[in-house]
Amino acid sequence: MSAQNENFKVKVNTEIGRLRKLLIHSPDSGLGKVVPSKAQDWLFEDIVHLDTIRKGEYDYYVKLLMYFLDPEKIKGKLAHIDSEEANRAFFKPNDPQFHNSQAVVEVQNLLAEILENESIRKKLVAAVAAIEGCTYKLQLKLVDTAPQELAEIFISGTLADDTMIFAPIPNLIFTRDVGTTINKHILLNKPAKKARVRETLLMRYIFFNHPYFAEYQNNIIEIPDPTQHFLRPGEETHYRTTLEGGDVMMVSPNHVLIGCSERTSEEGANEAIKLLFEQDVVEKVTVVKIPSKRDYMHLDTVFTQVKRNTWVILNSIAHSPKYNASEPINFLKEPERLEATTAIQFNKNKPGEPKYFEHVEALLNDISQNDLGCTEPTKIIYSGNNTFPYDSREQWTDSCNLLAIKEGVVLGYDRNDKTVEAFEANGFKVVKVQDLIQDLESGQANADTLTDTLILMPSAELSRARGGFHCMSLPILRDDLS
Ligand SMILES: NC(=[NH2+])NCCC[C@H](N)C(=O)O
Repeated sequence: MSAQNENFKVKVNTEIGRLRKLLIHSPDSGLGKVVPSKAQDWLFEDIVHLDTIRKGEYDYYVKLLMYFLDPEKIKGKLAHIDSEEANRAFFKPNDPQFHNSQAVVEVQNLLAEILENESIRKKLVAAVAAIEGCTYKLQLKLVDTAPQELAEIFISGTLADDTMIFAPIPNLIFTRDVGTTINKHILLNKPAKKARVRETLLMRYIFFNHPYFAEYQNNIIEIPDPTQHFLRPGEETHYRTTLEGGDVMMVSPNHVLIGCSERTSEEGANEAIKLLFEQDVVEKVTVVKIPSKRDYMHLDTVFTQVKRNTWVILNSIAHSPKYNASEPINFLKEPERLEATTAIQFNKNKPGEPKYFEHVEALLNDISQNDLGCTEPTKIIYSGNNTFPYDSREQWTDSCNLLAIKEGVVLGYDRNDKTVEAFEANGFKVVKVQDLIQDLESGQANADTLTDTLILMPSAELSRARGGFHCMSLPILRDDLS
């Protein structure tokens, strides 16, 4: 094992412990190839402007992550990194000046590194060629392509001369969805959407072949299809075993949440629970069943954790429709199946005796108070400050999809004004990332001492891709909560 791998630890046991290492993927040229007629198939709400999404938005994310996770790479160098002559080299995976951080880890570079090995390169080229229906001649050509270039081709779908050979995978920026770190294990996803299949294949090869994860080979959990799957007639979509990372939350060392949603099926949750219990990864798994619709897509689009005792959530998900209901109609009609939300907890030591929570807020309260031992009451911040129609408008643009970089310090979009007001009302400071970065550079702000802050990130283009910073992060290492 090389010295570099000795330092590469994998461990995440909460959603909010100080973030030390994560996998990200910066918007690649494939995002600039999304055409309107394909946007929906590729799970984008609209086409995006590549230059703006990079320079005006995502680059700030990378810089902020650096100040918190790998300050040596950036502190004192910001003026140069941002200068015209640097030409964004710090942010370009194939550039010799690329940051190459081992804390803020770019997936494209891990891919390039495993492709150095000829046997892995041949296998992965064959696998990609098979799922993308490439010709045999193209397959041979790809095997002979230099690793860095090949990694870029696999992700963007485009050769160096700009010929498109297969579709891009623009959703790879949402690294959260390809897998989840649960304690020292990594649960790989099983995507529901065709547009996300190649991402999964590439990540599977990375986890199983990159020296970073060499120590953890036995801790990688993959979800198989049950035998019945192959025997069902026709194009059966109902019983598919699917699970995407946005539906998995590691809320306390012994407890994982799995959302059943548009993307994660009951069958997927079932297989995951069995594996997590069999392999002694956790003792409790709570399944939160949310409406299966595009607006919500994953569990982390309707709530995320901010602090031990603080969560941000969409109110219509938080409670059963009858809770606080003021009008007779709420009692007269059964909630539509699509709108119903339930939370069911499975305990490894009490098989066959699941515990039912009255509503999601009761579950969150239980996690804060009992799993995490809060001494203060649980606080719930609502999307859009719980005011119609801002609640659902802001949820759509990821008001509930925040990334905690440390407890109480979260990243969210700058466009969700009412949610921002709700954070302020709950005692949070609100800062623009542009200002914070200046202060971190000048020393006026310090990543170690920052508390209770919502960091506002520019979002005009990013939000069209329908994911926030929770989705754009795959935490690999977080500190334990003290
Ligand atoms: N964890 C998440 N909420 N991810 C958001 C993914 C968004 C992406 N466009 C998709 O539909 O797949």
